Amino acid sequence: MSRPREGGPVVLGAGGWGSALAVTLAQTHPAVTLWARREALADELRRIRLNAAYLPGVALPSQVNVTSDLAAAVAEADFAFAVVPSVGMADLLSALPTSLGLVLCAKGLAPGGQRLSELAAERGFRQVAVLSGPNHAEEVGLGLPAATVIASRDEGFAHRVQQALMTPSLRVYTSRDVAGVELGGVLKNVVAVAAGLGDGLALGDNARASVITRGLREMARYLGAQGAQADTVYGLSGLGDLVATATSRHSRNRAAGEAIARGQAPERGGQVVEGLRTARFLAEWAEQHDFDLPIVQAVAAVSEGRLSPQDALRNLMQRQPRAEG
Ligand SMILES: NC(=O)C1=CN([C@@H]2O[C@H](COP(=O)(O)OP(=O)(O)OC[C@H]3O[C@@H](n4cnc5c(N)ncnc54)[C@H](O)[C@@H]3O)[C@@H](O)[C@H]2O)C=CC1
Ligand SMILES: O=C(CO)COP(=O)(O)O
Repeated sequence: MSRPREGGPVVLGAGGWGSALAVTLAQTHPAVTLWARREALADELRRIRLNAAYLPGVALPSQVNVTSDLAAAVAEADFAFAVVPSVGMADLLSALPTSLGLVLCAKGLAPGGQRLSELAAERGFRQVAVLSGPNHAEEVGLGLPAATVIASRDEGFAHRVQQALMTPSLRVYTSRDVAGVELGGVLKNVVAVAAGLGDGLALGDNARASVITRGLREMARYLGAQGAQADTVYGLSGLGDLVATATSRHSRNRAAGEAIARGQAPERGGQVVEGLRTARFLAEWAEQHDFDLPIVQAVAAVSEGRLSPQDALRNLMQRQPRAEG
């Protein structure tokens, strides 16, 4: 059972996903704390009750208390949702007590390509879970139905988080496969960039379906190599999130691919595009381990400007003929 706390659930990071999680938690808790790194953003959220920059169109209910004081936000918490972009996760962890239970919500890797849950364990956090699934903040924030997965080796912790996050519109499953759930969310972003590249080149629906399917196969091979369970990639955090991201008008990763193919800048409105950074880490790993990740490697080469989207497509289409598998 969750230890009852005066302050209620705590969300660290006031971007789109942190805000949507705070709104979701407010459906079932009388008080939710939302921490924003910048006081200017915290002040704006308190005043207009709207995250205009990161989640426009979703009102922050009065139960959500916004602060930029990190120590105060976690002072009474037994666990917190960590929702800053992966590039900022190491700094956030350094500022938190290791007795705090952590629910890692970013879908990217730590510097050097380490999984965020490994980083947290290395830093001494004992209760660690990862949250992942087809969960566009724009839809979850509006209360549209969705499902998600919370994975932890500590089953009791996973159940506490499940209980805290479950609402009539968000169905939360648990899993013990931390690596599988975490890496599904990480890799699907790269495949979504590839799908976006295809969209930007107007390659059509068959091409997008082919990228999704071959991308899923690539994800399965990589997850297997990292010791994940074989079937996790076909769950919400793998196939589910891959379909959501590679086909959605909300996805920043898909849109980034589309923009690159059109010769435009990949980032929009300062929002995080995890897949580009992830592709570089994974392509480096593939190179070092002589491991075939053709779609990931193509996305890395295109995003670094080493290959044009058209040449990347040609290379993928002209790979050695093979059996499906
Ligand atoms: N937006 C979505 O639908 C979903 C996003 N995610 C993941 O959640 C993570 C956060 O994404 P979003 O909330 O969408 O980001 P966002 O792009 O909407 O906003 C990022 C927020 O983090 C803040 N920030 C940036 N660097 C920071 C740092 N070093 N420390 C503290 N705060 C920092 C920014 O000021 C901003 O408030 C990403 O890893 C993303 O892949 C996961 C599920 C859904
Ligand atoms: O992870 C997400 C939905 O599940 C959000 O994807 P984007 O970061 O591509 O917008």
